[in-house]
Amino acid sequence: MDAPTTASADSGSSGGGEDNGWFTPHRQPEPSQDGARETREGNRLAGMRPVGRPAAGLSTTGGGSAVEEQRHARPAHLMLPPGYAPVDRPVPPAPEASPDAILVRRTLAEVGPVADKATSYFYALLFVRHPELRALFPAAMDTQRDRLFKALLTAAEHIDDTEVLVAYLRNLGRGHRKYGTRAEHYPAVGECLLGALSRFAGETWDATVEAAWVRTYTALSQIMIDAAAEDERRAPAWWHAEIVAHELRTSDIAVITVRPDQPYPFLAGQYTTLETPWWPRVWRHYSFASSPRSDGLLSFHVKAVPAGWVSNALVHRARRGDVVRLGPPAGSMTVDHTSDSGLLCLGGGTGIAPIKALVEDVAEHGDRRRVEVFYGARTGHDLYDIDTMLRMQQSHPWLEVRPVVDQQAHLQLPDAVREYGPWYEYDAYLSGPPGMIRSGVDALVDNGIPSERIRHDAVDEVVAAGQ
Ligand SMILES: NC(=O)C1=CN([C@@H]2O[C@H](COP(=O)(O)OP(=O)(O)OC[C@H]3O[C@@H](n4cnc5c(N)ncnc54)[C@H](O)[C@@H]3O)[C@@H](O)[C@H]2O)C=CC1
Repeated sequence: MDAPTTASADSGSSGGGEDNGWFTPHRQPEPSQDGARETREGNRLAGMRPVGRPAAGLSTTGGGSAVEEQRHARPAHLMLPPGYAPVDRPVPPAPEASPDAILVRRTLAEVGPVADKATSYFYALLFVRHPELRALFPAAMDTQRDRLFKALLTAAEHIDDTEVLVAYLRNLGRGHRKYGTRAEHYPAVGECLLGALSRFAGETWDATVEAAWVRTYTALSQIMIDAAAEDERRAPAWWHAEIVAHELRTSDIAVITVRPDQPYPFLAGQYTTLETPWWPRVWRHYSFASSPRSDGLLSFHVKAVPAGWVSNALVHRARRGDVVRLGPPAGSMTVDHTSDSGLLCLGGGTGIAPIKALVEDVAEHGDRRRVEVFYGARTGHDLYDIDTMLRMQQSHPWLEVRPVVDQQAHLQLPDAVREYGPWYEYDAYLSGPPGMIRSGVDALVDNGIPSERIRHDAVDEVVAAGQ
């Protein structure tokens, strides 16, 4: 996931509107009463619908912004791979889209084919108009460019689904603290974003569309600003963490243990973002490979992938004593301890890391729930953590670990899982490469697990983790 997803703002020259102009944060952060907050945000988003008069015209010469960290466009347990729809379940009718949502989506559809040009233009505009914001972004912007448009698409996709959208944006706002994003940056980003969109949206861009974008961006950015402000009262923007152990398990996989400089609360199954000293402002996702430990140490499984700056640095360059930075924990692939259903876990490659944490979590809760782990790898050599998993199996009679080696089994992990079961009494957890998650979800739904009981991280985050 990563790359600054900053939204900056400045009430552009043509920005009209009331108060200090569109995009300008207009309220103090709200109190942290979750229920009340969600309701207010719901109301605010509802207010993005055709209420009120259109905002005054925006500058159409601005640039774009960065809205990043797709993280959780929706809770992981509800998240299905893009384009996925179970064929044998009735699909509920889509709620009617609001007028603003229709216009916003129309712009994105128009800009989609030239998204790379639009995002390049956006950043150029942003850095020319607001050079002080350049320092929030990594030196190389390649990955960053994609993230902006993906984040916009994610927000647009869920624009009428208040619960999902608010959760996504709050997470995004919190995650932006580590980039140094501040409330006053959002208007600048908004102005440049509209400048880029207006330039590339062709003839579909007019005053009505612009007003819809202003309302939408203002509401969305306010949610991010509020979430960041609220988070600031209870957690640092980032943690420094010293590497205290670095174990090369294969020629390209390392197990790295770090000691954060302050307590780092998280749940088994979650992940964090990590920045190395060698690639400043380039952040990558890694799952916690253990449940929370009494000594406060955290561990990660890192595979060096071709052209993966961060992963190569972590595997081949990092040593004990090096200090990395961690963002806040995120992700909802966590165990529901109120349930006594069995857990069916699929871990592909280094995707076994959070699965191991989940097993530890079940053990620590003293549950006696069945836990079935399918651990897939291309070769026997790639099963770098099998000894740990088998040791856990020996200690826990409720745990079954089944290694699946592609080369030996002549099939991949999801197909192996189809051969067992039935699984309809299990909750499922998947972690691994995007292709494994997609076909794994298909296999499990075919096997009788309702999709709402299947949890995994967002596929695009998994892609980012592998960089
Ligand atoms: N390091 C971490 O903390 C985490 C990593 N991940 C992701 O897990 C992945 C791990 O990569 P590698 O270790 O190279 O795994 P890999 O590419 O070697 O795949 C592992 C196994 O997954 C199955 N698989 C792979 N592609 C498949 C497909 N298209 N269809 C069906 N099954 C498939 C196969 O059984 C394969 O042996 C990366 O994408 C990484 O981003 C996910 C969560 C946490």
